Amino acid sequence: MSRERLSVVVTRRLPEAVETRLSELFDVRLRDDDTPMTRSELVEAVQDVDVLVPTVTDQIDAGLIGQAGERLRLIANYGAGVDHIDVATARSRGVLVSNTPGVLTDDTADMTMGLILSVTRRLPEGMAIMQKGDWDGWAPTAFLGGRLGGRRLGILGMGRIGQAVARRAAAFGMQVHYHNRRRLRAETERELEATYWESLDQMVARMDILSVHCPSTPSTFHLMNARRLKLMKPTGVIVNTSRGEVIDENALTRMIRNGEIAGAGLDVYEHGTDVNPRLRELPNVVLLPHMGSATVEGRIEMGEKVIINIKTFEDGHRPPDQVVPAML
Ligand SMILES: NC(=O)C1=CN([C@@H]2O[C@H](COP(=O)(O)OP(=O)(O)OC[C@H]3O[C@@H](n4cnc5c(N)ncnc54)[C@H](O)[C@@H]3O)[C@@H](O)[C@H]2O)C=CC1
Ligand SMILES: O=C(O)C(=O)CO
Repeated sequence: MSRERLSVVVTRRLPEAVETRLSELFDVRLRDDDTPMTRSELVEAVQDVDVLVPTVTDQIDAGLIGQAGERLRLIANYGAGVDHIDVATARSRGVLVSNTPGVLTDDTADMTMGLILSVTRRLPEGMAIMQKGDWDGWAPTAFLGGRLGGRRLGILGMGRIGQAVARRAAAFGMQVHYHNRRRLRAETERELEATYWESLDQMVARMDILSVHCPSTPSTFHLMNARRLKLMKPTGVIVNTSRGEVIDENALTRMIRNGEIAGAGLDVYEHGTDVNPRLRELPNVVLLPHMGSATVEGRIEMGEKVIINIKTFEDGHRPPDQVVPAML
């Protein structure tokens, strides 16, 4: 006798191959248009469903989880970061949470290197001149940037993406330093040729480039606050492909305007799409629309992870990528 299929609701359009596979395996409700669900649509969505598949643009907070129907048992996030989900409340209600780590590590690390190069070698300025048709030929002193080789890169949050950035940076001849909640094993540290700093303040003060890779949690909120940003060298550059909330965006904007920090490369913002307009005016700041994991391959593999998490749960086991409050 065939068992009843799990009912699954997906909040955003996903790659076609992922939607097709989800439809084959589950009783799935897909989204018609590619806008985030409104709050009332989200509340409606969690009423009579076993599994919710949200993503970073949805607020799955205590209020929403509290309004969910009894049937909801799994929140299978499409994405690695889970700062938009109240994991503790979900757990207290017996709702499991899973995410999709690992498959977007290399893509996000590649984009981090792209941002580092864009800021230090002034790629957007060069592109703008070419687009305007204003280029009047090579000049010995035009568009000079800084060489990456030999520079000190400080990685804040040496997890999957931080370590992938460390490997790339080493290939560019950079000296890798890091601060992490926990020190890496000696073997991994040796393999990465990375120097550990117990004191974030001390590391920040000595780096040429600081790259942020810790998740957004209560303990990382404004970890790079005005006081710490002030510790950076005036020639220092900060890059963030993690979450905007880790940096005080207003303080960063002010300090770049004042010449206290040399530049920034940002993929994520403290207030989502509401980017500080002053940040947009700065020539030494490169801004991307949260596209760190945006490869065709990565987005399909994220979907495959979601499916494996749901399927494993359906088979009576814990999802392989289960997130519990103690991990955050
Ligand atoms: N821009 C984009 O498109 C993407 C952004 N992300 C973001 O990147 C974050 C990191 O992803 P992964 O490397 O896969 O996560 P991970 O869990 O492997 O690594 C995070 C690291 O940060 C460290 N950490 C946590 N709190 C800390 C603190 N207070 N101080 C110092 N270190 C701390 C952890 O110990 C861990 O080593 C995600 O949480 C997500 O927010 C992830 C994928 C794509
Ligand atoms: O997975 C995440 O956390 C993202 O930010 C989008 O890929």
